[in-house]
Amino acid sequence: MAVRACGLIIYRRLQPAPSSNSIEYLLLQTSYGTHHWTPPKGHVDPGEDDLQTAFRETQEEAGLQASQLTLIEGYRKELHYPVRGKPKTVVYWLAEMKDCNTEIKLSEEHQAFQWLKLEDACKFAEYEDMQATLKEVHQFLCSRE
Ligand SMILES: Nc1nc2c(ncn2[C@@H]2O[C@H](COP(=O)(O)OP(=O)(O)OP(=O)(O)OP(=O)(O)OC[C@H]3O[C@@H](n4cnc5c(=O)[nH]c(N)nc54)[C@H](O)[C@@H]3O)[C@@H](O)[C@H]2O)c(=O)[nH]1
Repeated sequence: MAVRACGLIIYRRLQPAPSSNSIEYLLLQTSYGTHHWTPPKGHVDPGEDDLQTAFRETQEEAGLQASQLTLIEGYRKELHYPVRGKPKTVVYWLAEMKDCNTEIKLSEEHQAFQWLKLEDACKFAEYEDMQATLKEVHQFLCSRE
């Protein structure tokens, strides 16, 4: 069976007025392994549902409470990729920061974070499937404006 993880693609708007140019995405850099960048996410614990995992991992890894985020209806993405020869499924939802100045508090699992415009987010998130996901999210958000 595939390893399962869940997380949130988190964005903030620097201006209150809708403008795709003002959107920034949150990526975290692991403090282990190849120091790769991803949105907050992690493994599903026994008895947890996927969305609970996504919020728990976001709280643990970025210090953000569910009450500080708005879950965006209508977006859910599954990525499938192999990790050390085993299949892994990662489910992402989309969430907006209610206050774009809320502090990010990292755990020991991560050594840095960045708020990035789409183009830079795609450079940091080096995987093609994550890059495609970020572009899809951006299109989704622009289409709602
Ligand atoms: N010391 C040490 N410890 C580790 C290591 N590894 C884990 N730990 C421990 O595990 C705990 C984390 O537990 P959780 O937070 O619950 O889980 P996740 O958040 O799921 O964390 P992971 O890092 O396991 O999972 P991924 O991010 O999925 O990375 C796995 C590989 O997949 C590739 N990859 C990543 N993203 C994408 C993508 O979007 N697309 C594609 N195509 N590929 C992608 C990339 O090549 C990467 O190398 C930590 O506390 C550590 O103790 C390690 O190497 N050394």
